[in-house]
Amino acid sequence: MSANPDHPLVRVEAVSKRFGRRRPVQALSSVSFEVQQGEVFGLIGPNGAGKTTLLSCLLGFLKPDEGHITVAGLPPDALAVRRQTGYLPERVGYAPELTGEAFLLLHARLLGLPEPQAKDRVFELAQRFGLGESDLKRRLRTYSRGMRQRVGMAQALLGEPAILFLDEPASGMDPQGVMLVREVILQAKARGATVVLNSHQLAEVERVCDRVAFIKAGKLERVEALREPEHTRYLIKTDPQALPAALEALQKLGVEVFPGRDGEVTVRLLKSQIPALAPALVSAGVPVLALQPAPAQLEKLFVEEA
Ligand SMILES: Nc1ncnc2c1ncn2[C@@H]1O[C@H](COP(=O)(O)OP(=O)(O)OP(=O)(O)O)[C@@H](O)[C@H]1O
Repeated sequence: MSANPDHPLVRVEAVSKRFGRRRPVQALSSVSFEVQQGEVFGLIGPNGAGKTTLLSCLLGFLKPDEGHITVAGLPPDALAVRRQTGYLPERVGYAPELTGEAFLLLHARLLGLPEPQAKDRVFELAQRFGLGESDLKRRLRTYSRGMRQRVGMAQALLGEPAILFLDEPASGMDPQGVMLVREVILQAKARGATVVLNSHQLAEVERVCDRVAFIKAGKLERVEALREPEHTRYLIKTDPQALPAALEALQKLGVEVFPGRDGEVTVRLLKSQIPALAPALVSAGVPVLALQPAPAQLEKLFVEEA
């Protein structure tokens, strides 16, 4: 699979999907978006919104009723795409009688890894996900939920995939596991991989995703950039009486201003403007009570859109 850096890696065009005949459920309605190579792209939205259905279409497990999906210009179920794809399903329901080791080795062999390398890779990844040798000797049916997620993540990463689809990767994991998932996603991005992440853990989505798509009742409501190459957001807190002076100073500085409550203002500005922010406020006589990078406020977006 050779991705062209000038073209989106994943292209979704007007995809619709229904389930059932007598009382059909419209799981996706004309969804269109693109994911760029090297991006971490999040899917968020309420339960039953259609996120897992969309992932299944992106993976080629389900065929859209209408519309079109390509990955690196190919159909999602093309062998060349599959070879480069890692996938963690929402419910990890692997062959329960296999031991963790046998399961991971099976997948390493399916990937075509030669024998000594396959074993090394399995042990390296198991260790990375906190599964010791005694865990690997146990059957998967005896694994806890978090352990199943961990073995699932190890499996998804076996082939160093160029594109990773993760459906609720941190669900059921302890805080260390959550941090590990975050690290793994950011490392995948650092080596140039593309990640599509479906998650309800908005704080994690905010931390790792470059953009998020908000899906509701099968429709793509909006796509929000969480990281922009040249811009950033800051939250300023001042005395409520000083707010008009603060707004005037910020407008003079030429930044985008979003007034909040209780003397709070969020600004969107060029990163190069950051050093000028505090001096502009102080020289206008505005008491600066707080000045800090502003979170993307996905929770607020979620509540507004849901
Ligand atoms: N195989 C199926 N047969 C019938 N209906 C289905 C099937 N799979 C999903 N649906 C329905 O399609 C809609 C979208 O479901 P989907 O699992 O994609 O949502 P989701 O956004 O992933 O939800 P959650 O956040 O709860 O995991 C729901 O109404 C669901 O009941």
